[in-house]
Amino acid sequence: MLRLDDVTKEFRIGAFGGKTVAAVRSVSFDVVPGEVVSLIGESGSGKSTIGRMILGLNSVTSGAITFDGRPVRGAKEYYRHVQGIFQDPFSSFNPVFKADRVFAMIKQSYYPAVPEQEWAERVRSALRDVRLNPDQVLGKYPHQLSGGQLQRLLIARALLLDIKLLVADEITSMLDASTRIDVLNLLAELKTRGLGVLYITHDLSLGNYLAERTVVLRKGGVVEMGLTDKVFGDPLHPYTRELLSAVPRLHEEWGDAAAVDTCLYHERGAAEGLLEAEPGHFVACAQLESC
Ligand SMILES: Nc1ncnc2c1ncn2[C@@H]1O[C@H](COP(=O)(O)OP(=O)(O)OP(=O)(O)O)[C@@H](O)[C@H]1O
Repeated sequence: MLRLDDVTKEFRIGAFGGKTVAAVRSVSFDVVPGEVVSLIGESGSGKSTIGRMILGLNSVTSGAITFDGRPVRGAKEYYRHVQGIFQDPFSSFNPVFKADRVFAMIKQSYYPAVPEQEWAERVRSALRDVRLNPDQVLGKYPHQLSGGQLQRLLIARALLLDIKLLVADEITSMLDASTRIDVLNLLAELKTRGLGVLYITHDLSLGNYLAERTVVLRKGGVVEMGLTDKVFGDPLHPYTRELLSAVPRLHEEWGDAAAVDTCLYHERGAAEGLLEAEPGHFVACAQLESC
């Protein structure tokens, strides 16, 4: 369904854009229907940039992102199948309009011919799907709803489209613990209906909770990826091990603690790219600076 092949993103920085920073470096992975893939890494590791490229909000410097075999284009038809939800649900709503205006905009863009009565029933049904009581949320302004209710409204909006892939970027980080679990359970339920989810998080425990596969990013590059059980149960890269043992420090800047002098996988081919150390479990060379 979604494929990233050798994707790199460089941003121009500096007063005249004369310098570049590589936010994402040669990243390849895929997401298939009915699967949650979690993208984890510390702050600044490139997670959101990957999400934004998939959503067509940032261009790709080199490599390719394809959806159902076709290059990603930020076009209306693409957004029928691929939607993004972000950390701060309040920023997705215009405070001067009632929150359900997001549904009116979907109707206007994608279903102008659907009669009002039928549309209203579809909206109510989508709201019930995300466990919201339509009578309690329709007609309200964003400030009259909680963060959890607004995140669910956004998921309901996505469900009204023919959505196949949801890019969920830190969507639970502003929610309290019990609402967070509710939203995660909702995503788990949606994946059983065939939805693919790219779950971007710096919270390892949440990624572990939901995802079949996990991709670990460091400084824009994948250092390890594979089945979540393998990555969490038998982490091969020192950086992954450091992440797993240092959860409270995840918001720190990039560190060099993971760089090591010798790497078990260097001679086995990891120096040339990700090495499949065991079936479905890939690791990068840990001598990062020298590889
Ligand atoms: N528009 C931009 N211009 C220049 N640099 C950028 C831009 N967007 C992101 N970056 C840089 O790219 C790197 C990756 O940023 P990104 O937001 O993707 O990281 P992240 O892993 O999502 O971090 P966080 O968890 O804090 O959101 C960072 O060094 C960031 O400063």
